[in-house]
Amino acid sequence: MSAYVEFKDVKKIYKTGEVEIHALRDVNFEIEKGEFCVIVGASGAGKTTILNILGGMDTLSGGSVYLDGKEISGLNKRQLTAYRRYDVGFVFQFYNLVQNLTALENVELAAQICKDPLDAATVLKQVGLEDRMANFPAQLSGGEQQRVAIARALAKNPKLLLCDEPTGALDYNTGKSVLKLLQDTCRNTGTTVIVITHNQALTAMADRVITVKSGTVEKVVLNDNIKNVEDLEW
Ligand SMILES: Nc1ncnc2c1ncn2[C@@H]1O[C@H](COP(=O)(O)OP(=O)(O)OP(=O)(O)O)[C@@H](O)[C@H]1O
Repeated sequence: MSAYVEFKDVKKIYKTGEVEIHALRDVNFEIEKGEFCVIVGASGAGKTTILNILGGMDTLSGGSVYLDGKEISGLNKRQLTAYRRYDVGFVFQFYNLVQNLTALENVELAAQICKDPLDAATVLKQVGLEDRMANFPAQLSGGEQQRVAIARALAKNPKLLLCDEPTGALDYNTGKSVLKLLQDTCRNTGTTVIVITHNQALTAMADRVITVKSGTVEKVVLNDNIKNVEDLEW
């Protein structure tokens, strides 16, 4: 049986005028369903390019990408829109909430465009925001806003939760509590969670660590000594 997520010989070339930038050269990796996976690497290594391809936001120059048996790299524009809508939840460094909607309305808005959404209030409760549902983003702390963004992504009931530096804008302790939420979500709901980061310390909490360097996968490590988020230090 093939893996839940699979990158096979994936290449990405950006052309700017005469110049070609090989952002990804033959990237190969697999991720199993329900795993907490960290993709780590230095700036410019190709992490965001991988995430954008996996999220259906960018196309590839060669190779193939599969999710749950479906070839993402074979989808046309309209199919990619549906894929982004139904199959993938996104969490970014900056929370991208709609400022004039409450926490609850932000989550409901995302749920409206999905086939089989979860109840917005229930998901907000799950992320610990039952008392803050009626607040606007400006009335919430950074950590709380990121929780709303996570709830918004989870309400879609996605196959994959893709997180790009989800703690990048948060202080140390708040960042840890958001990471704990992501780890708990993975464990409790079976959602496959992929976190992109330059922070090497986060690798200790992952089931699978994919290290990217200069547009290729340097190594893939399955972690048999997973640490609690509380015990991570950086
Ligand atoms: N739209 C683009 N056009 C041209 N070059 C690009 C584009 N996007 C990325 N690149 C280049 O591709 C390479 C990989 O970039 P990518 O953003 O994937 O790295 P990264 O590991 O996510 O880095 P960071 O941690 O700094 O975000 C870099 O050399 C980058 O300059």
